Amino acid sequence: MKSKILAEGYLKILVTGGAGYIGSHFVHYLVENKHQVCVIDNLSRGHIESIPSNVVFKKIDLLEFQNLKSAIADFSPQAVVHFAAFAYVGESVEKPELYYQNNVVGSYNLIRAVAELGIKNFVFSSTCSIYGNPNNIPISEDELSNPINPYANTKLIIEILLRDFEKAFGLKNICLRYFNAAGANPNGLIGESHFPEPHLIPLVLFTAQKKREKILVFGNDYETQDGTCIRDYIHVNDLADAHLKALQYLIDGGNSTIINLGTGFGNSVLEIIEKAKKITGKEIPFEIVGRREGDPAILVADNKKAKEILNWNPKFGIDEIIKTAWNWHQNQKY
Ligand SMILES: NC(=O)c1ccc[n+]([C@@H]2O[C@H](COP(=O)([O-])OP(=O)(O)OC[C@H]3O[C@@H](n4cnc5c(N)ncnc54)[C@H](O)[C@@H]3O)[C@@H](O)[C@H]2O)c1
Ligand SMILES: O=c1ccn([C@@H]2O[C@H](COP(=O)(O)OP(=O)(O)O[C@H]3O[C@H](CO)[C@H](O)[C@H](O)[C@H]3O)[C@@H](O)[C@H]2O)c(=O)[nH]1
Repeated sequence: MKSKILAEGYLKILVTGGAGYIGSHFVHYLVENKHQVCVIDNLSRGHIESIPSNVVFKKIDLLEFQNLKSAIADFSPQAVVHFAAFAYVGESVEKPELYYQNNVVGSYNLIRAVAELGIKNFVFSSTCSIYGNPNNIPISEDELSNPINPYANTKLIIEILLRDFEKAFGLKNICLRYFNAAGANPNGLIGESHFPEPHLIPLVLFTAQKKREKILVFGNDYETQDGTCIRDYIHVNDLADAHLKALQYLIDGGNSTIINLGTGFGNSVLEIIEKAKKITGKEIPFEIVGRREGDPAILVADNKKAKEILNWNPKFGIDEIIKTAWNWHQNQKY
């Protein structure tokens, strides 16, 4: 059966956090696929230049309920994709109030506005951090939710909120629990740009560029092959594709659900450094230091559900992730 999205040609989609790293890749993907987009972002952590010039942009904070609701009503979207959040684990431990305010209150405002306006389809950026220190690897959606930091707690609260709003208002939703987003658009126009940057792959590439003296490896005494943590790095364009497929699934009548997004393969910190050395041809000095608090040893996705339900298959492997990120970082001025 032909999907309703394809049959009708395009969708009107409202994207929160569309000036951020993952959100902007999704927005570019939507525009490439001829969908009509409105971005809402307060630019607290995003970049206006990451938004394509032909999309509607509204600089609004999710905490301003009335402005938010009127902007959504003006655009009148068929679906909302919600990326906007603060997403630094360390910061959330130091400033939980900031995270509950921005992530929980902001998302509550958005979900309430969407429900009141009668919009029925919602896709939410959740995280594999919700599993905390999981008992089973690879991690399926049946794994116990056991978050171990305020950031992940806020994401679980929003998932629960969505469940309740579906019951009361019929707001169908998919919570996508991403593993480690990485890489950049192969067109070289957008990439990962966080200030400060906490993520491993950009920091490794900064080291290759001599913008940092060395990369600190947080612990080599984990129960893994080389003692360093293993993560499932998923290309940001594969995430974009999964979001569009999730919307398609909801609009075609699919039920609300939770879906992991990862490749199903893991790489250790030392493997990432080694691969980056080969790809960049540069020296990447590193130093082993103590563990970072709250880091689980291994996080690798069981992605069967995404494959079955969304008919999604990640196309980029770890080499393409590092290559596209390197391509982007080499063209940045900072
Ligand atoms: N980066 C990852 O590896 C990863 C993994 C799992 C989940 N996630 C989730 O994916 C989403 C996007 O992550 P990212 O790495 O692109 O983050 P990002 O910081 O690059 O983008 C977030 C965007 O949201 C905007 N924003 C934040 N609070 C806002 C508010 N109150 N009102 C309006 N706009 C606001 C920021 O300005 C920014 O443009 C987040 O929800 C994050 O929790 C990220
Ligand atoms: O300078 C660094 C930075 C990171 N690491 C290690 O590299 C791995 C990846 O760390 P990142 O900070 O890049 O990513 P996280 O796994 O901590 O977290 C990311 O992915 C999570 C899901 O796995 C959450 O969603 C979170 O929002 C997002 O930042 C970890 O083992 C970390 O200990 C280092 O050794 N040195």
